Amino acid sequence: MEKKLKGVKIIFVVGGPGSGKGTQCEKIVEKYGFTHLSSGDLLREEVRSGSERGKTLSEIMEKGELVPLDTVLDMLKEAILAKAETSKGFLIDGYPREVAQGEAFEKKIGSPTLLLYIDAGSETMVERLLKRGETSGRVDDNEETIKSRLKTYYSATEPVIKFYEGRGIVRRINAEGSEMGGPGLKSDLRYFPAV
Ligand SMILES: Nc1nc2c(ncn2[C@@H]2O[C@H](COP(=O)(O)OP(=O)(O)OP(=O)(O)O)[C@@H](O)[C@H]2O)c(=O)[nH]1
Ligand SMILES: O=c1ccn([C@@H]2O[C@H](COP(=O)(O)OP(=O)(O)O)[C@@H](O)[C@H]2O)c(=O)[nH]1
Ligand SMILES: [Mg+2]
Repeated sequence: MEKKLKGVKIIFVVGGPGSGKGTQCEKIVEKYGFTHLSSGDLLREEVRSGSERGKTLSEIMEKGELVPLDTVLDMLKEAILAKAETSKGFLIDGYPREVAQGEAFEKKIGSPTLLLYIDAGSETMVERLLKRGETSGRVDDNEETIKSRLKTYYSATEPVIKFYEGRGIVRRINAEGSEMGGPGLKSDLRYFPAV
């Protein structure tokens, strides 16, 4: 555990592709001023930089598979430490993608106080991603990659939720329906006592 991070909240935000993790994180940032770090966005930045490493990453992401554990962890750690002294807390969006990633994060960085599980059905997720794909320009917002991302999600990422349920820190957000989520904002952390 990093000393700098003592007392800083770490919240994992986990859910399937297109479930609305990024959307909910933005709302939480507006209200609570936490720092939003999306592992996918960090990887896409590396791809945009045109580096050799970025090229390899892009190929993996286009297949909907997971990039090596250490790559994402190093990027996240760097981004977290850069803001550790000024941040109230971190929303780690799209991470961990597999139980081993969670364990490695805790060993090298710190433990989460909460895991927000953004829960939407596969039909909803596919529909949202195809819609987003009309304008996003993301290489992985196409039918074939979406199928593969869903497969990766159900086999590798769902066990992460089970793992942290065992610790009692999982809060599920029903991500079907509108972005605001009807009565009581979905992103209202008052509903999540650990925060
Ligand atoms: N109707 C509805 N649409 C939503 C909701 N949340 C997100 N969306 C839409 O669904 C699409 C995907 O949302 P994102 O927030 O990008 O999803 P994500 O989980 O971050 O997806 P990845 O970036 O692929 O990990 C976007 O086009 C959003 O506008 C919601 O609660 N209701
Ligand atoms: O910790 C991570 C985060 C992302 N990715 C890769 O980046 C892609 C896009 O991730 P993002 O979270 O943006 O989107 P999602 O797959 O949740 O729709 C994934 O399909 C993976 O290939 C990864 O391998 N490890
Ligand atoms: Mg996202």
